[in-house]
Amino acid sequence: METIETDICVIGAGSGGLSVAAGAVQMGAKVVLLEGHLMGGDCLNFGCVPSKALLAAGHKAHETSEAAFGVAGHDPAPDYAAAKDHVHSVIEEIAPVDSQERFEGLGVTVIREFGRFISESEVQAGDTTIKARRFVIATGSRPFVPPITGLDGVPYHTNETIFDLREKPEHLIIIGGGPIGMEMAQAHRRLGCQVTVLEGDKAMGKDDPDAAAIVIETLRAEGITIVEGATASEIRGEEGAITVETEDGATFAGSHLLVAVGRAVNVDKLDLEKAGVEYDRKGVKVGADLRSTNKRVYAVGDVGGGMQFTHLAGYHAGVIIRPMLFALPSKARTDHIPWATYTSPELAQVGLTEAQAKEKHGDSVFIAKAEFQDNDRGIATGQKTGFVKVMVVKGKPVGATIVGPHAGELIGIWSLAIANKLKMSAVANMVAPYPTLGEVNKRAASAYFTPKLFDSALVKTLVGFVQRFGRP
Ligand SMILES: Cc1cc2nc3c(=O)[nH]c(=O)nc-3n(C[C@H](O)[C@H](O)[C@H](O)COP(=O)(O)OP(=O)(O)OC[C@H]3O[C@@H](n4cnc5c(N)ncnc54)[C@H](O)[C@@H]3O)c2cc1C
Ligand SMILES: NC(=O)c1ccc[n+]([C@@H]2O[C@H](COP(=O)([O-])OP(=O)(O)OC[C@H]3O[C@@H](n4cnc5c(N)ncnc54)[C@H](O)[C@@H]3O)[C@@H](O)[C@H]2O)c1
Repeated sequence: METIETDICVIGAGSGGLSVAAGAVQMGAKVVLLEGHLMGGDCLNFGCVPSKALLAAGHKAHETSEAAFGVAGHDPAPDYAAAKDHVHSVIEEIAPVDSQERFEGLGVTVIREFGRFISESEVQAGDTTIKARRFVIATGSRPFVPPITGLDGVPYHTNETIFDLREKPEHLIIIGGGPIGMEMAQAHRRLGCQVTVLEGDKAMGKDDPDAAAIVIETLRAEGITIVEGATASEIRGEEGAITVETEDGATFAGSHLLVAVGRAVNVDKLDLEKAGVEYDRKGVKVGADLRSTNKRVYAVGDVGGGMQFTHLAGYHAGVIIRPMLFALPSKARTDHIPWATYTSPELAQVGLTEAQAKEKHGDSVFIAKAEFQDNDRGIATGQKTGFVKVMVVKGKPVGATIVGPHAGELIGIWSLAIANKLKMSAVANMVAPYPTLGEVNKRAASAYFTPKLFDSALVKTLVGFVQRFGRP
């Protein structure tokens, strides 16, 4: 038995925990980092990185197959196992950044064990007891496996196993039409699989419905069957022959099954009661300062009970470094946190959706919109589907939705504007190079001013006055 005394003990070496550990140690704190499974957590091993790598293979196959601009399309003959090789090579290339060696090189004490609280100020990890001034719970989440009749008797995949599957599914049934379900549906379809998505409610239900409709329509046009209002209630079958029955009695047959119905937070191994840390099904209960009911214990990332994104976990790390290292107050915001779903077209959101903005601000919301079909770069490259929609209150953006090419990149400007409380004029004043997709953002900003400039009697009177009486 060994006891280590440290300034900060971080539990979990995923996106959030690694960011806290790297930041704190490089600013002079003594840091112990615990990881019971894989360094890099979900994002690197089973989440963002493999899913985007698999989507890249799917997108490549799709582009190759499409005839366009006088260039013939070809059968891309996608090799599913080779696409998985690509996935694993991407993970391997990024892994050193999250590795034990790198963190030890920075001066972090890394212990490869699951941690659990044994008191309000001590955690046990294997044979080591860690006494710390501060603890950071960054234990993330895992796939939620619902209690659907028969599920435990059939072979099924989650995001933790699908990236290791090497035989191409003939027909992949996906339960859940959220971001995981939709990204995996398109990746698999474009790699030559039949795909059926069963969604109990609305597919991409957390997103703006107009934007989601464009993604859903595109995926359907590619041959993916998306059934909404289809709650899976019973599953039968065996390897290679799975049948899913939905609540209304309809049945869907496929060769493989992917369950993507949301996440369960990783709190069970932590013995949080011993630390006086309250939690519920959604995660550790924290205030805006990300502190739990035990003031020396913070929670960041997925386990914190809010949105679940890698960049949010990284942002949380920055928020708690201030009070932990410099005793400065700090609060987490959510209004400027963007997210993107990397289907083609991509769908990105920051701040309030149109419906949320109208509910919160009523008639004072102005919706400024621009379409990719009016964007010259979009026309030249055949990327004309989609739009930017900006929710504006008193001259400032409170939310933006983008569906279309590179939406995940294009949303950044609205995140910047909301984060810094910039006015629409800040975006309208920007000069974007011509012809870029990014001009669509400026056009949306201009759309806010257009009625004020072109439909205003006052402006017309003023211009008329200057023309008549102003200096030549
Ligand atoms: C398929 C998929 C695709 C995704 N795509 C994106 C995307 O494109 N963009 C995006 O922003 N987000 C994406 N996400 C979400 C993103 O992966 C998570 O939000 C992010 O990984 C959360 O980081 P975290 O640090 O909170 O937790 P994690 O990354 O899950 O890390 C938690 C770590 O804690 C460890 N741990 C758990 N309990 C203990 C314990 N008691 N002791 C020690 N260690 C412990 C775990 O082993 C794990 O390594 C995706 C998720 C999935 C599943
Ligand atoms: N691009 C990204 O940033 C990205 C990609 C993937 C995942 N993620 C993160 O991972 C989280 C989890 O993603 P997810 O897609 O698993 O969850 P989700 O909660 O977003 O979507 C799950 C869907 O499954 C449906 N569902 C639940 N039970 C069902 C049943 N029995 N039958 C049919 N449908 C059912 C729900 O109605 C819901 O629409 C996301 O919320 C996000 O935070 C992010």
